[in-house]
Amino acid sequence: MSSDYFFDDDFDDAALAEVEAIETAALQQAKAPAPPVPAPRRPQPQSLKSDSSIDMTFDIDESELAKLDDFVAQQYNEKVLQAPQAGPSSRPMNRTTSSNMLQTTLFGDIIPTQSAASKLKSPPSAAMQRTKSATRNIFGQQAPKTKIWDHTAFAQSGNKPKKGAKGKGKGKASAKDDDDEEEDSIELPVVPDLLEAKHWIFPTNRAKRDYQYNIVKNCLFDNTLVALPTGLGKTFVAGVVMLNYYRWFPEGKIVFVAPTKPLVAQQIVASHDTCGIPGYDGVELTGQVKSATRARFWQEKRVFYMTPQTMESDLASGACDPLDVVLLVIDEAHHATGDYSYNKIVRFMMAKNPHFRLLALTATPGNNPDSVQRLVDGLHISKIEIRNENSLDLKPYIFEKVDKFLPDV
Ligand SMILES: Nc1ncnc2c1ncn2[C@@H]1O[C@H](COP(=O)(O)OP(=O)(O)OP(=O)(O)O)[C@@H](O)[C@H]1O
Repeated sequence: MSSDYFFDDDFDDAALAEVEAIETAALQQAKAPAPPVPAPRRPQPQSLKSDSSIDMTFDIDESELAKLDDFVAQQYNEKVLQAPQAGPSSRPMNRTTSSNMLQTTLFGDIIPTQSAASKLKSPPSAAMQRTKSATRNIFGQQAPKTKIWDHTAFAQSGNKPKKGAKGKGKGKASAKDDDDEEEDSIELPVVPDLLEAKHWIFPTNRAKRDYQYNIVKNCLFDNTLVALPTGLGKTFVAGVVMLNYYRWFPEGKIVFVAPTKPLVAQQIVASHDTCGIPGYDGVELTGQVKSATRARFWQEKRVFYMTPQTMESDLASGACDPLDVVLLVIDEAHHATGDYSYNKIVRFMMAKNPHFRLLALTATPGNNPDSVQRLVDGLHISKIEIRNENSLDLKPYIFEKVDKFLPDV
């Protein structure tokens, strides 16, 4: 079958001519420029007025409108004036806690409230003074520099060789700057294990006591005085802090000092049995161990349990290098007054390596602020963790003593 068969038509010529004429006319119309399209118009709001049935004329009195404007303006101005302003408050500070109780001292005395007038005597700038910015510690934390080593006082102790004479005209301030520079320029020979230093551990082979956990957490990052009543686990707290420094500083040395040999022995047991510090890395150093042997142990071991007199002697002989010590734990810290061995050790250590961590433990910090302050100064303490029998977090662990007559059976 041929395709021509389908397209063969028999239309009338006249009709075809008419169709052609219509096509031509349509084409010409398409080529002609399009008439401008009117821009789309926004729908106009319907005028309500167009509805003649609604009367939209307002008959509010102009004076009433003016009053309304005044009222709004007045309210606005009051708001602006009451808005919080930057800068020191002119209101007297209220020395109360959030529960609206009066603030007390460490010993439970109420701090006397000063009159607002006397408080305002000191310029706000004095209250807002910032401490000197501290360098970052080995953990990358911005540890506040709370204590500046008193080189003058230390020089009087005779242990530190006097520095070369300073040039004339160098005032006190510049001497202090030099001291700070010297302190900051000390490079730590002991580097932390950065993976281990990312976390700290708290052994759970003993029941977890919140106060012990909180105290340990603070002791890890500040030179802390821990005052806990007898029998509440200071030995355990010391052991946990020691364990963490032992893990963080694989090359660092940890020293525990206690005034008597039984106390030294008690810590060895707790550190080893309870906290898991390996026994092979620890050694008990007392005066009975010959100095040559002690010198060898200082090379080989990492954890040292000693009396303060032995430590003092090993620092003086050079057997113990203060730069190697990362943690010094002082048991029965209330002994640290005057020229006791504890104070000498800390003075010496601070002069040579102010970057070591210090933990001081006692059950009897003293019964007045001055005695606590003496410990704080003598041991370069920057934080105090103090609890007594009335501390709420100790209540579950303190048992009252009751005297009872028991008849013979
Ligand atoms: N978390 C704990 N769970 C159970 N027992 C604990 C815990 N902590 C400490 N103890 C136990 O409490 C007892 C007293 O602890 P520890 O000797 O450490 O107290 P301390 O505060 O050092 O006392 P002291 O002031 O006499 O030196 C020990 O028998 C110890 O094993």
